[in-house]
This record gives sequence, C-alpha cells and structure tokens, in this order.
Amino acid sequence: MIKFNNVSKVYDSNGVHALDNVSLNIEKGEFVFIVGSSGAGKSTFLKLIMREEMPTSGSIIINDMHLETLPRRKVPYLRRTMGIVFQDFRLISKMTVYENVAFAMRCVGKRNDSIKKRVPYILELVGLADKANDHPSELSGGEQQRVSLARALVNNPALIIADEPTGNIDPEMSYEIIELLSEINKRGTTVLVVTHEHELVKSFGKRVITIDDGRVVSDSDDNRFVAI
Ligand SMILES: Nc1ncnc2c1ncn2[C@@H]1O[C@H](COP(=O)(O)OP(=O)(O)OP(=O)(O)O)[C@@H](O)[C@H]1O
Repeated sequence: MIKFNNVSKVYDSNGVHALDNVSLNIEKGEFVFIVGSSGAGKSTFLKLIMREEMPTSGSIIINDMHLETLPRRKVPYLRRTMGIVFQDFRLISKMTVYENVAFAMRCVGKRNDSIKKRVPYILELVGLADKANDHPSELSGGEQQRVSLARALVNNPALIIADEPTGNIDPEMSYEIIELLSEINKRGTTVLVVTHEHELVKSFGKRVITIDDGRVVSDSDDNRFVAI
C-alpha cells in the first residue's frame, strides 16, 4: 500500500534535508501512528505520499502507483484513493454538515441518487446523523473533526491520512476521534495518523513509526524496521 525505498527529500529553496534515506512498508489494512517532534519531517512524509512534493532520491509506491513516474494527469486519480483529515477541519462554513459531505461526492462526479444514499450512512457511521442540518459553527471541535472524517470517508478511499487530527480538540474528544479511526480501520481502510500526542498513541497499542531529524529512528513493528 505504502512503500518507501531509500527516500530522501532536500528542499531546493533552503537546502534542508527534510527526509534522509527513509525505507518503510505499510501494508493494506494497517493502522499506523507517525510521531516525531516539530520539524522532524512528518509533513514532508505525508506530502510525498500525496505527491504534493517529489523525492530528491529514492522510490515511492502508493496503492501500486510509482510516484516518480506517475504522469501529472494521473495525480487526481492517486488522490482519490486517499481521504485526508486536517488539524483545522477545513469545512465550508456556509454549508451544512450534510452539504459538506455531499460536496466531496459531487466533486468526483457522483450522482444525486448515490449521494442521497451514501451521505446519511456515513453521518450515521461517525455519529452525526442528528447534526446533518447544522452548520460547522454550531458544532464542537470534536464534532467538526467528525464531519471532516465523514468527508474523507465518503468516497470510500483505500487510505485515510490524518495530519494532527486531534491538534485542535480536547483530550476526551481526541480519544474518541482515534477510536473512530480505529473502527474505520477494522472495516478494512488503511489509516495513517500523524501526531505529537505520545500519551494518546500509547493508549491504543498500534504500530508507531518515529521520525527524528528526517530519519526513521524506531518502528514498533520490529519485523519491518529498516536499520539505517
Ligand atoms: N516547503 C518547504 N520548503 C523548505 N523547507 C521546508 C519546506 N517544508 C518543510 N521544510 C523544512 O523541512 C524540515 C521538516 O519539516 P516538516 O514540515 O516535514 O516537519 P514536521 O515533522 O511535519 O513538523 P511539524 O510537527 O512542526 O509540522 C523542517 O526543517 C522544515 O523547515
């Protein structure tokens, strides 16, 4: 599902070595936390997966696509295999909860009849069926993050990428969001969560990959740990 082979990333503008010879494998159906301090290279890692950035060297395979050679016109197809959850939710304030989620389906050309069936199902899954007609400003942070998760899930991606999904919500709600991601993972979706929150990570007992100064310095899944 995600395969990095000796991937390095140096930003041209300032010469920063954001990732240094990273090799790892994440299989279909896994739940993985990516942890590391500020500036460690976590966002760079995600940007490479989404092909927002290209590696300086090494190879990346995502959902069977070789990113170095993937033509630009196929990048939207790559991104449709992923659902992305951001720290700051990125909901459309003028739209209701229902419309925010439906919009993600409209963007990929889904028809009204499938939208009408799918959106209520997904809102039920994230526990927001009774908030469908509310606007984001009427919701708590945790609820807004669940809308964002519903939007990421609605097109049935193979992979969910959550970038600091609990950064703007309180600890109890944070736990609930990770629980929900864990439930979604049990239904077969691969989940990748970037976070600073070590306590939260510990309580879930999932695979944890630690990045420090651009390198993978530990991987709780020893079998796949690649020594550098
Ligand atoms: N677009 C860019 N251009 C130049 N340098 C960058 C760029 N993006 C990140 N960097 C640098 O690369 C290094 C890794 O940054 P990155 O954003 O990947 O870290 P991070 O682990 O996500 O940090 P944080 O937790 O603070 O978001 C940092 O030194 C950063 O300044």
